[in-house]
Amino acid sequence: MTAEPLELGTATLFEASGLPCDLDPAFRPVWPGARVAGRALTVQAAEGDNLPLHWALEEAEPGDVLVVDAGGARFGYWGEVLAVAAEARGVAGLVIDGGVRDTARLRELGFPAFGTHIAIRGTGKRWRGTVGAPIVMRGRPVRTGDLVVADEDGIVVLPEAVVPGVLAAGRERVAKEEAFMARLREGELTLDLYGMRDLPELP
Ligand SMILES: O=C([O-])CC(=O)C(=O)O
Ligand SMILES: [Mg+2]
Repeated sequence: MTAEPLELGTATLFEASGLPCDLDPAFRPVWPGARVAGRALTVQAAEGDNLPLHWALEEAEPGDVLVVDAGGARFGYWGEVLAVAAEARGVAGLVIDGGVRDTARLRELGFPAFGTHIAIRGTGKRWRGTVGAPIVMRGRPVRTGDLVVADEDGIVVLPEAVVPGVLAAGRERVAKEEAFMARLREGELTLDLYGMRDLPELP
């Protein structure tokens, strides 16, 4: 269920979906090569407070990706300790609109984390937040149970119901591009393959 989306990659999944399923490009992997796919478990946190992340680890199922709205605040909401706890419970990764720290250790652990900042400033533990309720990540709604796929190009979030169709369309797209690339290697031009020579000029 998660190998194929990773193999197709976020750019292909986005194009194949025909949906506004991409998260803001401000979300970046905190170490090069990080990638993850899994069921979203949504978390809402307050500015500078990571208590809901600790609660989320109790709720999480193996294979879940924590998707956290922390309002983009520049705090280190997540680091080595939480990653070790997450790995022990089979949590597959993290996407947070906020900061992450201990990034060298996360890379060594191989724990895939995506955030909008790397930040060393620690958090308080005063507001329990929500775990599992729908959230909005920089304008994109995310529900627990959605498929989240994150790689070096970006992040897509797909409602469960559309996943089989998007995977099928993604496979078709890859096959078509592979056929095109075989012809490009023979010297043909994208202008001809994509039929772009006779495009009408802007009036
Ligand atoms: O402790 C925290 O709140 C965040 C962190 O650095 C870790 O999990 O290692
Ligand atoms: Mg730490």
